[in-house]
Amino acid sequence: MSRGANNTTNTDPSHAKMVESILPLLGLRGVSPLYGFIGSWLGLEPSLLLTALGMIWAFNKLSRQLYSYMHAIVVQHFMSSVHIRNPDDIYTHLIKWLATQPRLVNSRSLMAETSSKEAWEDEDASNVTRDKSGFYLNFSNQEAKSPAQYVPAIGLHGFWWRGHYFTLTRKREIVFAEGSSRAFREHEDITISCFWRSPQPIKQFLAHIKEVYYSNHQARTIVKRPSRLSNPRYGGRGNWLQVANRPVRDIRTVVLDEDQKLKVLADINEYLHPETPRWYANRGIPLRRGYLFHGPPGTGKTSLSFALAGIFGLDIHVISLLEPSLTEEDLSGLFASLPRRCIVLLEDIDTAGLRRPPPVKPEDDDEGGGPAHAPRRSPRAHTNNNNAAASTTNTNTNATAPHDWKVSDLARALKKDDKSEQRTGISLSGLLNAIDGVASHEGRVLIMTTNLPNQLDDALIRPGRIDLQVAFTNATRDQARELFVRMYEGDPRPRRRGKAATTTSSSTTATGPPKGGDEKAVENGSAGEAANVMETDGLDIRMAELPEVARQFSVKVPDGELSPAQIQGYLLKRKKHPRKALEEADAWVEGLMKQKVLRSNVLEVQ
Ligand SMILES: Nc1ncnc2c1ncn2[C@@H]1O[C@H](COP(=O)(O)OP(=O)(O)OP(=O)(O)O)[C@@H](O)[C@H]1O
Repeated sequence: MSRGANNTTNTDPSHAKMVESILPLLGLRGVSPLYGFIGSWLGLEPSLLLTALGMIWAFNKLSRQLYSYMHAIVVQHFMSSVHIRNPDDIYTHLIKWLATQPRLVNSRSLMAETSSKEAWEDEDASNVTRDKSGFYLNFSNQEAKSPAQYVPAIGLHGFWWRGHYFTLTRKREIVFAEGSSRAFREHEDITISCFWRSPQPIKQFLAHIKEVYYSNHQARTIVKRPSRLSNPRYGGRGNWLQVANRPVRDIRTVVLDEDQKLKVLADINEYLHPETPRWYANRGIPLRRGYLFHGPPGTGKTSLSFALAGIFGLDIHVISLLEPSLTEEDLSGLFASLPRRCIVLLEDIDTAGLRRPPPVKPEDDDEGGGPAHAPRRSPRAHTNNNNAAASTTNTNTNATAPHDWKVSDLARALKKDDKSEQRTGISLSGLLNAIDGVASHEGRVLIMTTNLPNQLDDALIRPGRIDLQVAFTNATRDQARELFVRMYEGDPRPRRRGKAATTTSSSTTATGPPKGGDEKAVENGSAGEAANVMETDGLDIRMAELPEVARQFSVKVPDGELSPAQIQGYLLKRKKHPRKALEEADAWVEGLMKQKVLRSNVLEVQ
């Protein structure tokens, strides 16, 4: 007998018949033969199978609901969370920390990132190869050699830290950026949670990663610029983005009149003192301090700003008012989101076009006049205006020409265009509002630099906005001597010496690759020479001679004619050769003076 026939005997025929008679009533007449077939083939009542499947489905549904209910209770009563938004600093700290903890975040879903080194990061000289001649350094395949770094990908991850289990959820969302850019942008958000009724373990964890980050960044100056991402909280751009992290500039390397330097240092030191806010508050004075560094190009204005940031351990926030997409709203948002103590650097403020515009002539004013501080003109707008003006003049002089009305119409149209452009960008009043309006940030140090102090609007530099002016001048003879000594004196830091580069050459000459003199002596194995190297530090003079050579050099430099940047540039080209620098100084100075007279940009002697 067939298997099917055998199985049919195992089913309850009365029950099967009952189901088969119900199916036509339910309109499932065609199903009853199938029902009978399945029953006989499986050897059991199909309704039992259906019941079992239904129970599994119901159990699954129930357990899922129970799980989400329990999860909600656990999250609500036993878990804490902290959200971190990009581009907040903590986000950067966390991602950097996670990248260094491959074992901790034991996830199978990772995001690989290229880990490029920053310009100022220490490198092991032994990892740098040279070309076949052994003369030139070669950095080919540099990126290929650096290992990728891995961070948790978008999604849910878990990790243990100091006895606590944390979950990390990384999310990405697309948001519409309000403000000047008005575009869709990506935002990332990380949520860290832990099984604890208070967020204390998360706070400790975040404090730890912050500490780790800054322990690696001591003696560094962090430079920030406005981020292109908008911050919805401020309805526009209010975020700062770290763009550089460079070694602190030693204030001694900025050659400046010592009294001026000390005056600025003492002033900022007093201003940053923790008791100063109360003193200011008691007298109703806004807690702000502004400095104007003015002088010719290359005289150390930016250098001093960085040195001050290094001394006081402050971050530098650099704003360029010429950035076309920066609006007044953005500027207010940026000032509002500054940290408690920091330096805000507004460079070359004279070029930002913030002067008050001349009063508008009634005939020019199609829209019935403007505000006292009309918005600034962008350089393009200015050109347009000049063109427009030129066109208008043309129109007047050729009043009889048959198609003049078209030219003047065009000029007027351009002018209108120009006026609509004026409404973008930063106006003087917008800047003044941002730096010391009622809602403006207090506690920051504001430094403005300019080459042309006399072209600045009085309102911008009035006391209260600018509290101290520091004049920078071309180098005096004494300063030239100091620059010379600083260039050639020994390196104060212990020299990090890697093993010799992978390819070496015996054909190294005096003009060859930059090798420290002590390295040469070690190669030659001569103790006498090593001692000599100590005396010369690889220079073409002995260290003891340096002050006298510097003095002789300074005599050749005309007082107050050359900028420190020019002197530095000349000496840099003779990095190991102070004697040569002294010998060639006359020709160099003569060339520069000639260049000045001819108003040429071409250097004869460099
Ligand atoms: N007083 C100085 N002491 C030491 N180095 C200086 C000094 N002035 C200029 N330099 C050097 O010249 C270069 C340019 O200097 P810096 O950018 O500070 O000049 P600046 O006055 O800000 O110029 P600009 O007005 O063109 O912005 C830097 O490399 C700096 O090291």
